[in-house]
Amino acid sequence: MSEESPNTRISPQTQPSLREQIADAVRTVRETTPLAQSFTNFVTINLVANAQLAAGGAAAMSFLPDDIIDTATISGADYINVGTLLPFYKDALPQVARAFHNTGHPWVLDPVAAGIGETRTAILQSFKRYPPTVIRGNASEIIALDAMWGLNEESATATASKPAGVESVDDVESAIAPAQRLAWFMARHGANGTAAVAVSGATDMVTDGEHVYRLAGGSAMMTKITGAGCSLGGVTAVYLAVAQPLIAAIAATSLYNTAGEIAEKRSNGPGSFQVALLDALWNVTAEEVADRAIDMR
Ligand SMILES: Nc1ncnc2c1ncn2[C@@H]1O[C@H](COP(=O)(O)OP(=O)(O)O)[C@@H](O)[C@H]1O
Ligand SMILES: Cc1ncsc1CCOP(=O)(O)O
Ligand SMILES: [Mg+2]
Repeated sequence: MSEESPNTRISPQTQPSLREQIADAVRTVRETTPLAQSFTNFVTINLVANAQLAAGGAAAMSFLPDDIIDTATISGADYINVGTLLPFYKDALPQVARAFHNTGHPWVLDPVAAGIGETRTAILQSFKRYPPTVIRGNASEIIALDAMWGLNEESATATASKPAGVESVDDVESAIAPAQRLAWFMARHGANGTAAVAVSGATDMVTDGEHVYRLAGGSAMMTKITGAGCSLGGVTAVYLAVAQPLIAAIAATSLYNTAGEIAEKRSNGPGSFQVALLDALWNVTAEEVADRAIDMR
């Protein structure tokens, strides 16, 4: 992480609106139980649904385009995760993204393992035409997606480092410029005129394309269970059902950082950590989530 300058830290006094919006998002989710539908991978689908419920939202998983497009009318936002693929996804996912684009339906993309495989690349490239509202991924995935969408005009031949499967091999700082380019592109070409990209890691980063917010915390144990990142994406979609993309991404990231710290103290290995993480998502207060240090530049 880069050196921190104390005057760039946001205190509750200097930025009441950001903190109020974060706390508001947490409370609104718990009061209104918004549905966020998911088209997600088979490995972590159960944790995604349980985390969405623990955060205060509602879950519905589907893989059939007409089912998803119909359900989107009652779903506040959707979540698409490309972790595990089947052949029909190559047609189904662009069809779903196009329908969301045409109706202005907000959605979160988790570009799991971006850069690996022709099918995944074709699917992720198709989303450039029908961009998501929020992208949440680890650093390698964000770097790969930026290269795939050809957004770096200074380097037309940009090549991304190959991700090590679903894990990141890059640090969050190296994904900042790619994340900003993606957020700018999504805000300009997406259906909603506003967008955010969240990059996860030891210190997470969220950007709307202009400002960069660094959010420290969480637990290294989150990398020792499968689905911490996927479920964060699903919970981001729950927040996107009630909040603007930047607030949704910051609130979900802060919720995970808070819950991860609590879960680490209350667990004794990966099994109990996953259970403790769900309990903490349920029990943390809106103030605990909103009062965390945020470094904005
Ligand atoms: N070293 C770490 N220390 C603290 N929290 C971490 C660490 N690595 C990842 N996290 C947290 O774990 C969650 C998932 O992030 P990450 O592991 O980067 O996603 P993915 O599983 O998609 O690779 C995020 O909430 C992130 O903040
Ligand atoms: C292991 C695995 N394989 C395909 S998807 C997946 C889950 C990835 O989950 P996360 O990115 O949240 O660690
Ligand atoms: Mg992931």
